[in-house]
Amino acid sequence: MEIRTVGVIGAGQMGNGIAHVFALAGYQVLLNDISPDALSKAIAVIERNLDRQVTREKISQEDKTAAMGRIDTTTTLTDLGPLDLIIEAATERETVKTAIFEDLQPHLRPETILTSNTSSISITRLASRTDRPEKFMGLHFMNPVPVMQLVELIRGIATDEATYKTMLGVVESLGKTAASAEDFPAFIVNRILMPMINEAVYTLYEGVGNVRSIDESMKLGANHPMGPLELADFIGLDTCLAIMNVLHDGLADTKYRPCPLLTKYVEAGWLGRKTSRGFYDYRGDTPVPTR
Ligand SMILES: CC(=O)CC(=O)SCCNC(=O)CCNC(=O)[C@H](O)C(C)(C)COP(=O)(O)OP(=O)(O)OC[C@H]1O[C@@H](n2cnc3c(N)ncnc32)[C@H](O)[C@@H]1OP(=O)(O)O
Ligand SMILES: NC(=O)C1=CN([C@@H]2O[C@H](COP(=O)(O)OP(=O)(O)OC[C@H]3O[C@@H](n4cnc5c(N)ncnc54)[C@H](OP(=O)(O)O)[C@@H]3O)[C@@H](O)[C@H]2O)C=CC1
Repeated sequence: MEIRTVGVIGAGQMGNGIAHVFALAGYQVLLNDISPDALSKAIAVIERNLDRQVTREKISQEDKTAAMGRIDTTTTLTDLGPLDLIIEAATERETVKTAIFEDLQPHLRPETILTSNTSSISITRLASRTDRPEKFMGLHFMNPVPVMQLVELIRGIATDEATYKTMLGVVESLGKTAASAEDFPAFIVNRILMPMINEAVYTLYEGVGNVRSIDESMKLGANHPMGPLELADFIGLDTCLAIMNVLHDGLADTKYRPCPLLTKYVEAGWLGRKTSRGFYDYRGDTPVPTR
């Protein structure tokens, strides 16, 4: 099946990045969120990130103008009904994702492919709640989407070969590289990355290091581009906690126990960069560690 039109649900940091790369690759994009505010913020972020690519001579001014012209927004989910491909990138909560697919389903064409950008939740389970498990896949982009090369492709137990091949072609058309992962909790990248981040929070919780020394150690000692706590703030602490809970519940092993300090930050509403406070406080000119 040829994909030309794409609906992106959830206009947070991942949704805006996904809309950005699809529009730049020539797809017509309709971006949906429950909040009109989130949609206008997303358009402003996309414009800023495209400008950055123009300044760095990665794309031309004409490419930018054409990409912006290919993105429309809507707060009405059912407007996405006639599109070829749906990418759900709403909050990492299974009930939210299931409700979105249930609401959208009666308005879809039979051939439309459904995907989720979930970081951790079972694709088979999400697919089983739809009328087309064979046309359902995990399409997992990395943050920041315009920069990161990898997209994980996750087949549910019922996903058919035609859907997989179509999505492989879509990933290639974006200039990105696909990696296939089996449908087990958190797939490949987050199965490995998130326990490391959780361990960094334990290292802080147990007083082995402070925020700055933990991040400096991993940047200078292991050549990571960001320290684990800085990266956790960048991903969103609510998302990190949600992924740890999926690992803990899904694999039933105490080694995935979310650190109580991570839970405390989320309970405080200190979710990282998106709320201007997490392991660092971003409200001033430079980030200040909170511990
Ligand atoms: C949770 C999940 O489910 C899965 C995940 O996504 S896990 C998270 C995965 N992501 C990571 O691990 C990111 C780790 N961090 C990094 O790789 C780097 O810090 C970074 C790429 C984010 C920034 O790199 P940096 O060197 O500090 O910044 P900077 O020099 O400004 O940017 C590097 C490049 O990215 C571009 N860039 C950075 N952010 C961008 C954005 N949001 N949009 C577009 N371009 C962006 C810059 O323009 C620059 O491009 P060029 O090299 O082509 O000139
Ligand atoms: N952050 C990351 O690094 C990565 C995240 N992901 C995954 O991508 C998804 C989105 O994450 P991210 O962008 O970081 O999260 P954000 O919190 O930045 O954005 C989520 C957006 O979805 C909106 N939303 C919530 N419910 C609905 C709904 N019913 N319909 C439409 N929009 C809705 C939220 O609105 P409101 O704020 O009003 O609730 C918010 O604007 C998650 O599944 C996450 O696990 C995947 C790769 C990397």
